[in-house]
Amino acid sequence: MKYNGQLLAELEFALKPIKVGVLGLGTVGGGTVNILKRNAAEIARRAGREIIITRASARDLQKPRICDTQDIQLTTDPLDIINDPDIDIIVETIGGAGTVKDMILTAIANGKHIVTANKSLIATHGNEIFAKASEQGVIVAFEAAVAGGIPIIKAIREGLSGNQIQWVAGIINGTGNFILTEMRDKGRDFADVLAEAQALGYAEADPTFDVEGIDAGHKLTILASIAFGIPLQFEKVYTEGITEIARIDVEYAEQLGYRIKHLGIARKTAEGIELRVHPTLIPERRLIANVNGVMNAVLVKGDAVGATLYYGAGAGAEPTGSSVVADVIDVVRALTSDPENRVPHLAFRADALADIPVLSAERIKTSYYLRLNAEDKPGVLADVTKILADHDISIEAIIQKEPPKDSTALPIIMLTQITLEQEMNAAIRAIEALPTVSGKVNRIRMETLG
Ligand SMILES: NC(=O)C1=CN([C@@H]2O[C@H](COP(=O)(O)OP(=O)(O)OC[C@H]3O[C@@H](n4cnc5c(N)ncnc54)[C@H](O)[C@@H]3O)[C@@H](O)[C@H]2O)C=CC1
Ligand SMILES: N[C@@H](CC=O)C(=O)O
Ligand code: NA
Repeated sequence: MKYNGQLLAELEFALKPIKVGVLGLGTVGGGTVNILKRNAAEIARRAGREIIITRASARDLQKPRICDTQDIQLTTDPLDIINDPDIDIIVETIGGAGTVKDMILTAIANGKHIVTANKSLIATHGNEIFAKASEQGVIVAFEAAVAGGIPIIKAIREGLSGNQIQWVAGIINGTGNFILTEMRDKGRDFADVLAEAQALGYAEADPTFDVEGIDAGHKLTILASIAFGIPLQFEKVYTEGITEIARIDVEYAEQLGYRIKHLGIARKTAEGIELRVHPTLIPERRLIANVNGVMNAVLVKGDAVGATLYYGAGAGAEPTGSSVVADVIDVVRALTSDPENRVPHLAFRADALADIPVLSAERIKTSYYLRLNAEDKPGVLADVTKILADHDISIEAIIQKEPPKDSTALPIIMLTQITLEQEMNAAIRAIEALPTVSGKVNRIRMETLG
């Protein structure tokens, strides 16, 4: 039985609009403001409360914006908002893991709920941030941090919570996929496409994060934690970017029935967890091999459900804003629930995270595409295949190509069966040492994703 006073307090709470403060009014912040304003009536019907942005911080108040800030009180100092007792939820869309970390910790200490799009912050400081949030009974929501507009966090954390997740594999960087698609389909230049991705607001403030696989590594870190119930461990992700992908390998892969995509892969094996980000050959018949442009896609394999696929825009103002706003609504819905019984930040209860080892890169098991240049002499191929056999590596297919113009070296392409990375490293070293083989052996990992 509730006291009259308590009932009145609850009623008053239910009538009061929820006040949101946005930190950073760039691509994602601007998209978020636009959605919250445009869809305000429908959002209130969903959340049961009016949700309004009353304050926002921006570095430069004169800068033209993609959103209307007329009825929003602006400041250049995020702390004005973080310390404002009237603000219920902080939306953080500044980015970076430096000063923003302190801002978020202060906001949490002030009892604010946080919605963030910042994967670098969550992947590198999430363990500490979630611990502080739990102490304070506040929520830190981060759907926008992984795969932009795709509700992948919700899908794994809630929709698949009855499963033992076996693996997750995804195209999780929009900028990188946009670059690879434009280069392949239109023969465009890398730098030119990257500049377009930046102009469209897809790229990170430091675009090497996109093209060197760091951003995908941040997102994979988060996916692995919510899939397997392990702490966030970005430093253990093996990372390769897209800058070394050669046009010739894209062509040879296609002749063999494969596409090259930049994937993040988290797989649970009997020995531990593989966490890796790298270019990957995928059979062209797989749906994920046909995900192009800024679109992202994430495959999740559960023991009960089997393989499931989630597809949508991985970057951009409103696709990402869509996830931010959904998180804001989730926070509002959870405000009256018991903090102990909310959906845990990392899907598993904080006191039940597992200490499963993350495997070093040498212990990854996968199959490989290899390309090497050999002299056109008898016995060369036998030398190469002997080295592979000595390392227990079985060959699935070998193809010899015509030497390119102005060269006498024969390109040899090989596909192998599943092998331990350590054995492959040793075999590659031995092949490169053969006097009849010139230059490096180019290796790309392969996945069937079945
Ligand atoms: N752009 C995208 O499609 C996506 C971005 N994200 C993440 O969202 C976050 C924001 O990214 P974008 O919107 O693309 O960046 P952006 O560069 O367009 O916007 C960030 C804004 O924050 C402002 N800012 C910097 N320091 C500030 C300060 N101390 N106080 C107030 N404002 C400050 C900047 O002037 C800028 O306008 C990043 O964490 C990013 O990784 C996540 C998913 C997709
Ligand atoms: N730079 C990122 C933005 C979204 O997370 C990307 O391109 O995917
Ligand atoms: Na998402």
